[in-house]
Formats: sequence, C-alpha cells, structure tokens
Amino acid sequence: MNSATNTLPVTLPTDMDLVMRVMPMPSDANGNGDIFGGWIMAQVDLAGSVLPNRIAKGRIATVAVNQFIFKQPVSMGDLLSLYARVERIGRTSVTVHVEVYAERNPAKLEVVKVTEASLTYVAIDDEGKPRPLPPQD
Ligand SMILES: CC(=O)SCCNC(=O)CCNC(=O)[C@H](O)C(C)(C)COP(=O)(O)OP(=O)(O)OC[C@H]1O[C@@H](n2cnc3c(N)ncnc32)[C@H](O)[C@@H]1OP(=O)(O)O
Repeated sequence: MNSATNTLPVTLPTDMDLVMRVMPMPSDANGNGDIFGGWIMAQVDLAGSVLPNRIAKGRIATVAVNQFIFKQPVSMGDLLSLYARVERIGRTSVTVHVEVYAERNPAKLEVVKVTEASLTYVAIDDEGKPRPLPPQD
C-alpha cells in the first residue's frame, strides 16, 4: 500500500463490491463545471447491472430506479468509485443498492460519498419477457 492509499478515510464500504471506476470528461459537465445528473445516473445504471448480470447469467433489463439521491455534486477531475450490494433476489428480479464515492484533490486527498441509489433489474428472455433466475451456485 502506498502513501496515497494510506490517506483514504476508512469510510469506503467494506461490505460492498467495487464494480466500476470512472472519471467524468469535460463534455459531461455543465457551465459551472459540475457533472450532469443524467451522466451520473447512466454510470449508476451500468454499475448496478454488474451483480444482477452475474446472477441472471444472461440478458437483463432495468425495470425500476427505486431511489436515487444526489448527496453531493460531482466535479471535473473527480475519480468515481461505484460500489454495489445485492439487496434482494426475487423470482425474476434482482434489486441492488449502489453507492458512489468521489476521490478528489490529490494534493490533500478527500473521499466524498456523492450518490446512492436502489435499482431493480429483471432477467429477460430472447423476446424481452421476464424469465426465472437460474439456480445459484
Ligand atoms: C438493458 C436495459 O437496461 S434497457 C433500459 C431500460 N429498461 C427497459 O427498457 C425495460 C422496459 N421494461 C420491460 O421491458 C418490462 O417492464 C420488463 C421485461 C422489464 C418486466 O416486464 P413486466 O411484465 O413488467 O414484469 P413483471 O410484472 O412480471 O415483473 C417482473 C419482476 O420485476 C419486478 N418489478 C416489476 N415492476 C417493478 C417496479 N416498478 N419496481 C420494482 N420491481 C418491479 C416484479 O416484482 C418481478 O420481480 P420478481 O419476479 O422477482 O418477483
């Protein structure tokens, strides 16, 4: 572990999977340099699908965004880490909780929770209809 990693606060989730890391580009920002909420929602939808994809072992679709909270703005230069945890496995659906943390200001490293959300994904067949989840290993 290097010195930069050592300065990370211990508030990063330890009970969730790190499913994605991404850095916004200038085209994702508004005139104030803050990142558009829609861009963040797209990243959360992608990150949220990682664990349901593994569970469904095939095609899935997002059926619901149950909750979405923008706790803090995301700025240019932030490195985002997206964590996910499976909250519920149903007959055809998987609900996940996603938390997004921003690493900013490398000179005096700061980690901020910027977003949290709950999304539900449904396993679908070739015709786009819900299909039962396969047995889990
Ligand atoms: C790849 C992508 O992500 S595309 C992005 C946008 N998403 C889409 O375009 C999907 C459009 N929606 C659809 O095609 C359909 O609604 C489907 C296939 C997702 C679901 O079809 P429906 O006939 O509505 O499904 P149905 O009523 O049988 O419910 C299926 C599951 O979804 C759950 N579900 C349905 N609606 C909701 C809801 N509003 N909130 C939470 N869960 C829901 C059900 O509880 C059920 O789960 P379970 O089987 O684990 O108990």
